[in-house]
Amino acid sequence: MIVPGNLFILSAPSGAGKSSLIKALLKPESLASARPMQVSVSHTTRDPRPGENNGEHYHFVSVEAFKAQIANNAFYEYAEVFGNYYGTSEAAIDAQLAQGIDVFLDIDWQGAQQVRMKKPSVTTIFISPPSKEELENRLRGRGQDSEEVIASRMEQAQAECSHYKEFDYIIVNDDFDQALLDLTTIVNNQRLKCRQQSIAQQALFSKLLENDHKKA
Ligand SMILES: Nc1ncnc2c1ncn2[C@@H]1O[C@H](COP(=O)(O)OP(=O)(O)OP(=O)(O)O)[C@@H](O)[C@H]1O
Ligand SMILES: Nc1nc2c(ncn2[C@@H]2O[C@H](COP(=O)(O)O)[C@@H](O)[C@H]2O)c(=O)[nH]1
Repeated sequence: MIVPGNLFILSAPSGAGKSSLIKALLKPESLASARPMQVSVSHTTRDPRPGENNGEHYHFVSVEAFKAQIANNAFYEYAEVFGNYYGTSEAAIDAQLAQGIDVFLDIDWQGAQQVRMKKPSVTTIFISPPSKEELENRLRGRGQDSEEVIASRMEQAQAECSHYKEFDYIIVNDDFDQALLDLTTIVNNQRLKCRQQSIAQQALFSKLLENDHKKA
């Protein structure tokens, strides 16, 4: 019997480091268990950035196509972020979880609120920058955005941070290795829960109980 995968949400102000942390987490040496893990590929109406590929980083779609999917109830959640639509496909997530794959959603606080309502067992993690100044340094250091976009991301960061109390866990991404260790600990903690293991270890436990019964 397949143990359904765990669903995780990572939210953070843009530039706090969530993509870097997820990338590092997905390296095989990061996690003790061999359980498969994937990052959900969202749909977005924003234009691809240099180096981004359709279907890999996002499914890049028109506003019309996005709205048609909203009308078809195709999204687990969706939101408008920085003037563009972003959404998570319900069918894709359900298929991954049913195959026993742990799924990570890199979504904003609005999406996190919607998923929590639909799936209370979701594990939600907020990644915080160590300071406003450091967040701005990281956005500049990435060399990806104009000054205008950086100012808008800094403004949006305040809205994102005001929701930190809604999350199960907070990781302050100051030292990267420590933040990765914290993230790995949260994922492993979820995987080791009794509810998860009782299905996976059914054969072991039925044998243990059988022996006890014979001795009694
Ligand atoms: N702990 C850290 N110390 C210093 N720099 C970091 C740290 N974590 C990430 N960075 C750097 O900060 C920048 C922003 O990181 P990243 O792109 O992962 O952020 P993000 O939260 O995924 O942003 P977005 O939501 O816009 O995609 C990158 O240049 C990354 O290398
Ligand atoms: N609610 C959702 N938010 C999403 C989704 N995919 C990404 N995002 C968030 O958007 C911003 C901007 O991302 P960028 O890649 O354009 O810089 C960031 O905070 C993401 O977490 C989604 O499917 N739903």
